[in-house]
Amino acid sequence: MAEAHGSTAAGAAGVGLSKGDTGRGAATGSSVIAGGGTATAQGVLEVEGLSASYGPVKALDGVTLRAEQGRITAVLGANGAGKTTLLRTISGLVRPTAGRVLLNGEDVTRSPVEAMVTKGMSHVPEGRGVIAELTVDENLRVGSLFRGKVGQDEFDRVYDLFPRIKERRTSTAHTLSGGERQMLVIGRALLARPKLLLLDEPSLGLAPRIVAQIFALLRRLVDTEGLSVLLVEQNARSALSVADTGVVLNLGRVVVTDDAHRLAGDEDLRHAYLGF
Ligand SMILES: Nc1ncnc2c1ncn2[C@@H]1O[C@H](COP(=O)(O)OP(=O)(O)OP(=O)(O)O)[C@@H](O)[C@H]1O
Repeated sequence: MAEAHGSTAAGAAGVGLSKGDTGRGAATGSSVIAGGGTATAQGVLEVEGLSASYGPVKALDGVTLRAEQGRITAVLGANGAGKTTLLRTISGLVRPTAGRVLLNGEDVTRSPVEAMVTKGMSHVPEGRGVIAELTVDENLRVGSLFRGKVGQDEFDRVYDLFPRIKERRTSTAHTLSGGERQMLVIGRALLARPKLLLLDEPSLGLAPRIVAQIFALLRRLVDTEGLSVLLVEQNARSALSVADTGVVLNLGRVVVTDDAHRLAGDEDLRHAYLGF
């Protein structure tokens, strides 16, 4: 039975980029129907046969996928498909009933959340959790406490990545817009320079223009710094426009893994699982 372990912190975002000029590296091109797993280079993250349940509810049923370095892997699916549970199980918040999670080749299944952070994984949960009474700067500094030693240069870097957040650094978080909050939590997650960023529904409730900005920044980080991103989204169209690879989940199982362009162009699949 899945066990909840609380909640991680997190947070960063960007500048625009459209599908045509994402500079995405060579897409893996490896299409695997129902099952994930490809025979390309070792993934930063490899998930093998992961299962998790909430009592009688089997939320994940043998999920296999990988996230490669310098790539955005989008996990898509309808409400209840298991996307959030997948991220929570990968980051150690939910205990799997079966399967393995490898981070840079190391088996980290059932490692505590704090260990995941020090090993280079940062999870930005759905909901943009910030401390409303604290300023933007204080929120970043509190977030940094969970990330080992974070130098001033790392704060400066986050402010450079998010000029809007820099402008608002002395404002209390409750005055931020949804987009600013999302930038703050992503910025917080980037403080310790993670190798792998897990992002849960960053687009939820945001205007398309803000979503485009955030996704473009992610793309830039992936392309210039080799960051790996596992992006969970119900907004399949936007996610596929920025991702390299898409993984479609349905009822806790991987239905398709494919190049993001190809998935976006697959009309039957779009209608069956992606809602556009
Ligand atoms: N805390 C929980 N207790 C019991 N069942 C849960 C819990 N969290 C999720 N579930 C169930 O597990 C399944 C997968 O849910 P999950 O939230 O992972 O899906 P999702 O794809 O992220 O959907 P959504 O986009 O609605 O969050 C669903 O059937 C859901 O009802």
